[in-house]
Amino acid sequence: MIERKSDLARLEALDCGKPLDEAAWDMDDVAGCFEFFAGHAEALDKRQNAAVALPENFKCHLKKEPIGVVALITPWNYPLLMAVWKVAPALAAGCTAVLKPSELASVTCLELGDVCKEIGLPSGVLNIVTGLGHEAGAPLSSHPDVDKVAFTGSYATGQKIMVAAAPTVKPVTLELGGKSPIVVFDDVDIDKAVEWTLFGCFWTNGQICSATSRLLIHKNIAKEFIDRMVAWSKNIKVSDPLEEGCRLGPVVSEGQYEKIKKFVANAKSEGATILTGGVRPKHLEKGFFIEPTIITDINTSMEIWREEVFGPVLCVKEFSTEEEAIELANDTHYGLAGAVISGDRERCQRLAEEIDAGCIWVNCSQPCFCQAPWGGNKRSGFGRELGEG
Ligand SMILES: NC(=O)c1ccc[n+]([C@@H]2O[C@H](COP(=O)([O-])OP(=O)(O)OC[C@H]3O[C@@H](n4cnc5c(N)ncnc54)[C@H](O)[C@@H]3O)[C@@H](O)[C@H]2O)c1
Ligand SMILES: C[N+](C)(C)CC=O
Repeated sequence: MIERKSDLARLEALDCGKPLDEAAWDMDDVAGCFEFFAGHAEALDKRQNAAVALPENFKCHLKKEPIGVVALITPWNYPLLMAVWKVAPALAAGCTAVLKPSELASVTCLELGDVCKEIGLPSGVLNIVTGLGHEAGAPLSSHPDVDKVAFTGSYATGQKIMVAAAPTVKPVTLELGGKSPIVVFDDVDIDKAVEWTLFGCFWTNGQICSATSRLLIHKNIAKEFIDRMVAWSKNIKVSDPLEEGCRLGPVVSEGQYEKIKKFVANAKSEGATILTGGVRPKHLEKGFFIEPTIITDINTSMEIWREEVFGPVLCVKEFSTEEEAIELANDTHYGLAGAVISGDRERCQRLAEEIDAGCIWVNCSQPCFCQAPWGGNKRSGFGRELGEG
């Protein structure tokens, strides 16, 4: 039997507080990420030439070497953080890098280039190439002088990158999309669980790879839970992000706006019920704004259950038993993340083992730290970023 060896991160919120309470975690901790990998560069130096234990009369030395020139291709969501997750470890390992940020959000990455220049990073060590995917990303993926491609983005582009890298047998790591489940049992504080559920799906408008966008709710509390979610969602302030109290701004582009609306329309035409949202808020005539959306009456063959929306859209299904919850949670080609909310720690442990995903949150959804590995299973990609290993 061949065992799959991939790091699984299991992250537990110890007091299950509120997601937006004074953040003890900071998803945009760019400086912390550089600091973390600077520490790793030292650790790497110490491991160089470490001796490996062998039978008497033999000696083996391990030499860690930088792979060479790495192409780092990144998406528009979290544009600076996703770049830093790649740039910092690449430089710490002694590689030179070509960063290709998304054409929709390149400016912060160019600023990063300026900062690196300012602090004296030698010229040519970090190179930043902006442009469209097929014009700037594709040539990097196939270029014979690029030794590795580290990519974060959609499943469709990930496939193209693997194909482009194949002729030169270039290693690739792929951080792709997801359709992650959040499983809520009937032994929870309903208000806290509702808040984590809405946060896990609607935070930054659902434009997060790991958004827990499929809610599996125990049937004993389903009605009350859904009613509270709908009431809460109607109160989420959607506005210009510069306005005081804004919780949801616009989605990134017209293309993304139209795509989300089409997902909602298709769900409706396939027989699902749009309980709330899915439309432009009445008070916002311009801009790519969408009300937070909750959809029920879903069956597992529907597009809305299977495909990543990358917008503020939550699908809801009920379950009766733990086995059924696990089966529904794993009913996806993706395997990036998952969450379980329950007062029973042993049950949480069982679900963390059984859900096939790179990261499982217990009694929370979305916190993410440099110290823990990050990456997906199945069509969410392969390879891990971050982590101590
Ligand atoms: N797993 C993760 O950690 C993670 C993190 C953030 C985003 N994502 C995923 O990213 C996607 C959203 O980002 P996006 O819309 O920018 O993704 P995308 O795949 O459209 O683009 C990502 C990057 O690839 C480039 N690109 C496009 N075509 C290319 C090609 N043929 N060859 C090389 N490069 C090409 C783009 O220019 C961009 O820089 C979602 O699917 C989301 O789940 C995953
Ligand atoms: C990787 N993460 C969770 C920070 C952002 C994903 O889109």
